[in-house]
Amino acid sequence: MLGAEFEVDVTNIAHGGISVARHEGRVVFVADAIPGERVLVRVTDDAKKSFWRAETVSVVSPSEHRQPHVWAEASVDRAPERRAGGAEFGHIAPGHQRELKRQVLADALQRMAGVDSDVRVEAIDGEPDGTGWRTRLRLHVAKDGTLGPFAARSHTVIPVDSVPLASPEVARLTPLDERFNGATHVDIVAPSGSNAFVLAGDSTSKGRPKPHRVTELVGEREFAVDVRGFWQVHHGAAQTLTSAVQDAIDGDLFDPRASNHDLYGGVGLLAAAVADRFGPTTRITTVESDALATDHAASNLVEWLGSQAVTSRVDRYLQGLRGSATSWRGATVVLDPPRSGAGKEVVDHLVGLEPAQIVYVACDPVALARDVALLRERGWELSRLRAFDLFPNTHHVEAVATLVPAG
Ligand SMILES: C[S@@+](CC[C@H](N)C(=O)[O-])C[C@H]1O[C@@H](n2cnc3c(N)ncnc32)[C@H](O)[C@@H]1O
Repeated sequence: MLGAEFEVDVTNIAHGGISVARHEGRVVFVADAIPGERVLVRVTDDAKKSFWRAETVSVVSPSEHRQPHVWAEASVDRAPERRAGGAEFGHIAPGHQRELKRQVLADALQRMAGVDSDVRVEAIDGEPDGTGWRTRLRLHVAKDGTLGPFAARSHTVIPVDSVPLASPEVARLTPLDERFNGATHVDIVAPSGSNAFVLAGDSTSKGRPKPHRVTELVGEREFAVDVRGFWQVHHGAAQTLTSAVQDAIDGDLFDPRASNHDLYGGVGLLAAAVADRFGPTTRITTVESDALATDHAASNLVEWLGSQAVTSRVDRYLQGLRGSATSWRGATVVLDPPRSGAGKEVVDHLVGLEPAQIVYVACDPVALARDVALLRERGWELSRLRAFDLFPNTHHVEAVATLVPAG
């Protein structure tokens, strides 16, 4: 059926920004559509018996929420293989993008963790059309040395004239007219507290590139971070998550002298949020696998005498505490894992340490739901949940959840 074309009615949204339809009883995952539409699709993957994947070739009857794509080069008017990737919700009105993200999050929590939630996805400060927010942008290099994004679901570099999701400074510096022969990708990074950089990368070169420290500002506070290291991409994200994590902590359960932790701590953004709320005597330890990020965390947190920054994988760190007399009773744990989530081993160790509360910052709704399910099976419950649109015009959504022992 590869390449076959037919019309379908799109009924739902699925994780990953793909819509769901049915054709002769079989589930078809459709890109670039909106639930409620009738679209003409072309099958791109028929390898599985239970479902196919397809692309929208044209829209037969559009949703009231369809808008001209914010990035002309990603529009459904182009042939599917010529559409720029990375803005897969750009054809949907911003308020409805957030509604679809809400549905994916609420559905994952209901289905996987048995939790009903009335969560909504909150817009954050920025352009109303969801453009102009990326302070970090990676483009890829084609065989002829030109730059562009990959097409959706492929490694074909698409030449573009604009990068509308980029912040104005990143967009101004993006060298779309230059050639980068020999490089595989180019990163454009515009930190809020230091000069911007254009960094050509070559995945074949050996070893780590030389470290280079830049400064990010969150309110009055400065954070040192490596130019290639992890930092939230939306210009308003670090402040949004700082406030959200501060609000998510139940103050009655917080003990500044307990063994508080910021796991997957990066350069200490969320440890600083905790310490800023609870004051100079707060004890808090960040745990992060990247040694350079840990060095930056140590300097970013230097004013809090009770802070420590440890380089370790979180699973190994928690494993190392097993059998020791260490207690996390009364502790607050901030958990901000990568997209894959924390997983069973980390959840088991954490629960065994008996902290007072966990504030879980999640960039993947399904991984969050999986971990919430594990915690619920072990006697914990979800007590608060907020979600934020930190990635407008994409399918991504960030959630901040508080979990406490039940009863
Ligand atoms: C989503 S980021 C969060 C960073 C930080 N909380 C922030 O908001 O800036 C996840 C961090 O976890 C780190 N990481 C990934 N896997 C890890 C692991 N198994 N153990 C410890 N850190 C890990 C990454 O290097 C990254 O800094």
